[in-house]
Amino acid sequence: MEKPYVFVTRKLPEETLTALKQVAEVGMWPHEEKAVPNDVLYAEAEKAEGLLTMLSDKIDEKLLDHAKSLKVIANLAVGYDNIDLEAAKKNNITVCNTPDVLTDSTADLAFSLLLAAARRIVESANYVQEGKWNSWGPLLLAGADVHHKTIGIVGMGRIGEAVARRAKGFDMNILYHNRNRKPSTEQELGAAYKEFHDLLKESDFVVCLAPLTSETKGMFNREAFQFMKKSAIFINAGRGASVDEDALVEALQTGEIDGAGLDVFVKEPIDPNHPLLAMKQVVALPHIGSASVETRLKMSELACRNIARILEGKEAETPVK
Ligand SMILES: NC(=O)C1=CN([C@@H]2O[C@H](COP(=O)(O)OP(=O)(O)OC[C@H]3O[C@@H](n4cnc5c(N)ncnc54)[C@H](O)[C@@H]3O)[C@@H](O)[C@H]2O)C=CC1
Ligand SMILES: O=CC(=O)O
Repeated sequence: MEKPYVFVTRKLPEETLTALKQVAEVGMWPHEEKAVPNDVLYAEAEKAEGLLTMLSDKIDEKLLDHAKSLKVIANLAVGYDNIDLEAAKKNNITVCNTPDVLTDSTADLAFSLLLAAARRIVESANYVQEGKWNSWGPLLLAGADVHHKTIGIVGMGRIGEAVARRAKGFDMNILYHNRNRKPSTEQELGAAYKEFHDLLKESDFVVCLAPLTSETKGMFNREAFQFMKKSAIFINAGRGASVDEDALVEALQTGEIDGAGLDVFVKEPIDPNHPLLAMKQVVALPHIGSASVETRLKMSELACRNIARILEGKEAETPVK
């Protein structure tokens, strides 16, 4: 019997495709750092029963209506704001993501960003590399302490909690804001629930780890930055569009807040001439939250298993509910 066809929209390590290849004929876009063009995606989706997609692929209603044989989409990410879930449901397509396997790696990165922004790590490394280091100085490149400060986590889910565990190791006072209160997390981590504006007022570090939804879109706006301390450092490892970037630029320029560590942006890749990139008090990364080799391999394997299971008529391991 002919195997169903699955299209993978970016080059993935061959060894992670084994489970999938047992049940499907696999086609793959052969580039790692170049997105599949829309016409190719449409042509492949039309004949595919499964799609393994990247967070940078826009999987909208038009594409899903066109992909008549499609049964399953596995996104290589925990976030799935790039996929029209309503349209997938209408077309009886199961959508899967990659939760859990990336939680600790993303928390490591979010906390690294916080440390890097607070202690001016990137600026200091550039200073040495550019040959500017003439002498030790008492306040040369002095930053802000992290230990014993207050961290405010917006979006206390899997990754938010993992960041809180790291913050606990730094003796930080932990505040959080979430869609719902989490009494067991409050107990386990000694975290205190706060209304959004109270969290902004009281935190030295505000960390966004919420998903992008109609509620979170633009939630870090001008008013939000005005609520923050002038010494506050804003970290975003969630999604760029949760932030009004013009308001962030203004807040940094006027000293409304002190710094930012950003892994995600409204438009990715960010324009190299974007004003955020010209600011020394901004640490900007190319959306590498989950990018450890070990974790990316696990994400790829999980995505493949999800597709294979659906094509075999089984339940997916991690469907988006
Ligand atoms: N920078 C990167 O490379 C990565 C970014 N992410 C982002 O992190 C997000 C979180 O991932 P997980 O922790 O695994 O998801 P999760 O679903 O476990 O946690 C999200 C939390 O945000 C809360 N939330 C939702 N709407 C909210 C709102 N309006 N206000 C406050 N809290 C709200 C939810 O109640 C939940 O507790 C993903 O959706 C993704 O956008 C995830 C992995 C890597
Ligand atoms: O941004 C990454 C994700 O897994 O979501």
